[in-house]
Amino acid sequence: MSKTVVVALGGNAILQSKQEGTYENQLNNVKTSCKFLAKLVTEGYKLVITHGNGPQVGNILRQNEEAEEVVPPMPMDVLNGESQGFIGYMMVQSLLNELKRLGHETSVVNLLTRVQVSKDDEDFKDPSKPIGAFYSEEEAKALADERNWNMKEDANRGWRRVVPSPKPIKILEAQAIKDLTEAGHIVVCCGGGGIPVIRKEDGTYEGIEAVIDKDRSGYKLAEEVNADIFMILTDVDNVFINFGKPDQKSLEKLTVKELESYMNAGHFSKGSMGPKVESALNFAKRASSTSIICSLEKVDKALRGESGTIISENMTGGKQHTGGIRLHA
Ligand SMILES: Nc1ncnc2c1ncn2[C@@H]1O[C@H](COP(=O)(O)OP(=O)(O)O)[C@@H](O)[C@H]1O
Ligand SMILES: NC(=O)OP(=O)(O)O
Repeated sequence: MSKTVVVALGGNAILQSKQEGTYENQLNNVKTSCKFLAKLVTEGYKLVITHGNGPQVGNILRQNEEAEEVVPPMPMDVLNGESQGFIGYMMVQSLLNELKRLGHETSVVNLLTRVQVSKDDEDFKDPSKPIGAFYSEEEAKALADERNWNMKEDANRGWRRVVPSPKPIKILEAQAIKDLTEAGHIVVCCGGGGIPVIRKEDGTYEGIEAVIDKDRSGYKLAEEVNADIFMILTDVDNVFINFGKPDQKSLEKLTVKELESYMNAGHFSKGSMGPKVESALNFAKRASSTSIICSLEKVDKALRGESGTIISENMTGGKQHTGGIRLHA
């Protein structure tokens, strides 16, 4: 039986910090991403895709705020839904077009997904999710004063607005995702980590203003669909220790215990690599489960064990990628 891979694609793969964020920019980036993802389908993997929305939801929020005198602004849960629609549409169409070009006919669907969170999550008090554009420290301080934005430094790349990012508790559309995956559809879901909702005492749900981390929801998704491999695709080839310092070192193949010790030593920052490592570790702790953090461009090499940071309970360790792990479809 073919292996199921859950892929979590970074919001930065859809809009890079130096780009303007035009429709053309984002569509071209999605098309490029889909060229890489299509390879997994043609190699025989069952694919479930989730994606980030940090740059996009930040821009939509800004649009809403800038136009508030002429069009009533919508709350952030609705904006997350908007971003799932727009990115999901681009992904479905681009992936289908690429697969058609490769002579591979299949179905790709985008599922609007709600994810339950707790209104008491600690992140509502100390927000950690960077969204929107990057600013200099000076600009960030001015924006914090003028607009009352919460601004934080984002992994030595500049300053960004931050919003609460509660931990995902439950994917409410999980059964539909499983049914679609088992029926052979490629499913794009939990976009932007999912639309954050809280459960009320009477069992009904309502939206809450936040942006969930898509790597954390990606882990929940990988668990729900009983995936074999959970891949976090980002813009660096590997996870590093001492990141950004002269003695930075890339991590290649390692066990849960080894990566956990680096995490506990504080090597991975809260709004970027931290949630990726945490989610990859959670998944790799399961029996016969492998997590990979790698760059989008090297997704197929990583599945051959030749690139990326690969985490598994029964990894033998070692510095070099030798291709010795069995991740074939
Ligand atoms: N220890 C680390 N190893 C590798 N990258 C790191 C580390 N700490 C922070 N980063 C930063 O994390 C970024 C990826 O996180 P993020 O921007 O949230 O990704 P994405 O949008 O792709 O999900 C990298 O571009 C890198 O700058
Ligand atoms: N929602 C989310 O995690 O987005 P990014 O991957 O763009 O940060």
